[in-house]
Amino acid sequence: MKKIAVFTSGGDSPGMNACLRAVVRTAIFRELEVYGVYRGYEGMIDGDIKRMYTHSVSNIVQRGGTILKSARSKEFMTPAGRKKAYENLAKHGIEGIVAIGGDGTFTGAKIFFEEYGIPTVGCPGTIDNDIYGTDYTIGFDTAVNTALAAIDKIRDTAASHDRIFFIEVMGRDAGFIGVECGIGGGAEFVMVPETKTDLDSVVKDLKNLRKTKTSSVIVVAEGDDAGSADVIMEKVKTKLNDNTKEFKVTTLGHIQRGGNPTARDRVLASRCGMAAVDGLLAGKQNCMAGVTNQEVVYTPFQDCIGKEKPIIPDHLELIKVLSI
Ligand SMILES: Nc1ncnc2c1ncn2[C@@H]1O[C@H](COP(=O)(O)OP(=O)(O)O)[C@@H](O)[C@H]1O
Ligand SMILES: O=P(O)(O)OC[C@H]1O[C@](O)(COP(=O)(O)O)[C@@H](O)[C@@H]1O
Repeated sequence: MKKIAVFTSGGDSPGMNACLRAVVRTAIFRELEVYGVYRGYEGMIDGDIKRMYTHSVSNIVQRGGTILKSARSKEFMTPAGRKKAYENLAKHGIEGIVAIGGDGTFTGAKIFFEEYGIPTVGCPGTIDNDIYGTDYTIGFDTAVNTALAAIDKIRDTAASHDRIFFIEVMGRDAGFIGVECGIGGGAEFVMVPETKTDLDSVVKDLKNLRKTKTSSVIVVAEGDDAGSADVIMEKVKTKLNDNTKEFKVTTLGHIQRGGNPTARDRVLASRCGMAAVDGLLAGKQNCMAGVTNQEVVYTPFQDCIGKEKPIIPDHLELIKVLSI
């Protein structure tokens, strides 16, 4: 193998740049030519592909976002789009691919590999942590810490004004951010997509808590089955029927996706990036390089996207016990 390509795709996540740096530098160290594909699968289809050098990734290890940019590509979901992508890669003589992204990116990579056979290894780049085959995904730790910093600030107002705050964190289909923010932020309740939210029982517990507490923080993952934080707040307010209480909603949104990656995310990103290139050289394909129990492991894309990664049940119990 002499030439490989790398791209970032799906939602950006803090640490993608550190991962990209590791891919480029490892490839050059191993005497490969490395090409960057801009805007994920969109750039692959448009032929937006440029050679990368050591200096191309200078001074990015600490930066959020992705210098290669990212996109969600509808065209890549069509056979015609993927054919164009293949032709552009073939033009550059690309023999291996590193795909940095989430489960959607790996779904696309798996289909592309099955159609065109270019060996591909993924790196788990998403704040949601919803990928089987790695304990954590690149960006998760930063997102949680960013959300926690915001929750800490909101707590000041919640406590000073005796308010009940509903704080919405990211996680379209996954509650990992919600759960870790709930534990770290001392939330009274956490609502996540993985578990059925029973608002009657929340209201009952909230009434009991009112005997000992004057304010509350409730963390809602955006994909919760009971609705958005706004919707849940209105329902709880009506059910609780306590005019002495003020209810507020804060949606943290994209601040969770930006910013300088934490040390944990930089190290994870660097390890996965190097492992992806070394994996390609060792003949790995159609799989992701992740870190489980401190070790680099390669997991077939099929399992990364197909197998469930459950939230740790102890964590939910922890929130319940510590909220009294
Ligand atoms: N079933 C699919 N077939 C082909 N490409 C796909 C498929 N699912 C996702 N992709 C590609 O992967 C991109 C990134 O996926 P997305 O779900 O948006 O983000 P993430 O990788 O962060 O989960 C999509 O925009 C699309 O181009
Ligand atoms: O920025 P967008 O495109 O609105 O996407 C928002 C989604 O992206 C995420 O931040 C990350 O999801 P992906 O990694 O699957 O892209 C979700 O938590 C959130 O729902």
